Amino acid sequence: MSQTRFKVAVLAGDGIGPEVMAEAHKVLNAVEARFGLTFERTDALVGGAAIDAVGQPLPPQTLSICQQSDAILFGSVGGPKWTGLAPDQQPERGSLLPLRKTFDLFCNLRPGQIYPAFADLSPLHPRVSSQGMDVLCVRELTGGIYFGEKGRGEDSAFDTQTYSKAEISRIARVAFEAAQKRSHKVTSIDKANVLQTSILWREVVTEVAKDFPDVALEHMYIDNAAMQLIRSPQQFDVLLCDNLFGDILSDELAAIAGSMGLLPSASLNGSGFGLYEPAGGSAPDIAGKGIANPIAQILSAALMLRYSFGLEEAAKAIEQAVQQCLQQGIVTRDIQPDSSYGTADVGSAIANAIAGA
Ligand SMILES: NC(=O)c1ccc[n+]([C@@H]2O[C@H](COP(=O)([O-])OP(=O)(O)OC[C@H]3O[C@@H](n4cnc5c(N)ncnc54)[C@H](O)[C@@H]3O)[C@@H](O)[C@H]2O)c1
Ligand SMILES: CC(C)[C@H](C(=O)O)[C@@H](O)C(=O)O
Ligand SMILES: [Mg+2]
Repeated sequence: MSQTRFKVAVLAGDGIGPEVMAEAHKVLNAVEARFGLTFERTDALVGGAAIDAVGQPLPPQTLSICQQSDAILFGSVGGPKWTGLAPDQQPERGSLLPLRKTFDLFCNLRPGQIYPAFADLSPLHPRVSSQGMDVLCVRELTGGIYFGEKGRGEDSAFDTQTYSKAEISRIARVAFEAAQKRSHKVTSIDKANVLQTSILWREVVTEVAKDFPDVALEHMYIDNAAMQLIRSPQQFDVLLCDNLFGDILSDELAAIAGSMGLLPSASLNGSGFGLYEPAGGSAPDIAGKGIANPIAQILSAALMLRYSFGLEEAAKAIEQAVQQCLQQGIVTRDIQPDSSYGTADVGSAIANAIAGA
């Protein structure tokens, strides 16, 4: 019999993190009931909440709970309260980046979609969205400028970017394999007209492409890509990006789809373990108001079921329930400014749709 019990470390974090995580719990409860599954969930402190409670952003106990789990469901970390701390003590650099590095989560998948039926959700509708959008951003997550040598002097500071051939080729393979299951096109993003690391990136990606003759490869400079994505997102299938360029283009994908609150993400190490989190942050401007969009968190839970637990049917049930709510106009005000629905209404509606109510 296939596995029905899974251990999940739940790291809700700061700002809207706990608010949207509460809705992911509702949805996971509904999935448990409908599919006869058990998600054994253990809460753990992370980010600013952990700094306030125990004085450090990633306490050893949190790391140990993550190590004993099958996957991590992550909310968001950071906010103005903690920005004055030393860089490595801040919530983002002190918790999220070490988690990504510790578990070797080199592959970050960010699927940006607009279903044709919901094209009018996009702020770019109708100019670019009448055909919908279906772009998968494959972002390298454990290398590049995020993890290079850094320094700060009195009058200057530096960050360095290094990429090895091995780091580039393992993320490129993921992008080509994904494209084989999609529309057979990879657009590799770089700045090879300026950066040495981008020249290497382009060479290695071109080499990897030879193993995937059924996938078309194009190279595009980051500045052009940022523009093309807004001009006509339909031209893209898989976007292959380094750490920094993927961070930036994925926010752009979210905005094109309609809101930062719609974009989930999966951070994977290739062995089944993963960290699942919304692509957006703690949204301090709306935290505590009950109006944050929980869909990115809920869709991140669906990705966890798909990639870490192999529960494709349950993952699809969540995604269909999300579509049903969008179709019924049960959305928060980031999507529909005059909406009277809040975070909890949307979460409950999605959970009810899964339950078949
Ligand atoms: N994974 C993470 O934990 C993560 C990711 C990104 C940013 N951050 C941190 O979050 C803090 C705030 O960053 P920021 O303001 O640049 O980015 P942000 O993504 O938190 O917010 C940007 C904008 O998007 C909106 N938004 C984001 N998520 C939303 C949701 N679910 N529903 C409705 N609107 C939503 C916000 O209200 C805001 O207007 C910073 O400390 C940043 O470092 C954390
Ligand atoms: C919070 C920050 C470190 C993080 C990143 O830059 O990777 C976030 O912006 C993201 O997109 O996951
Ligand atoms: Mg980001």
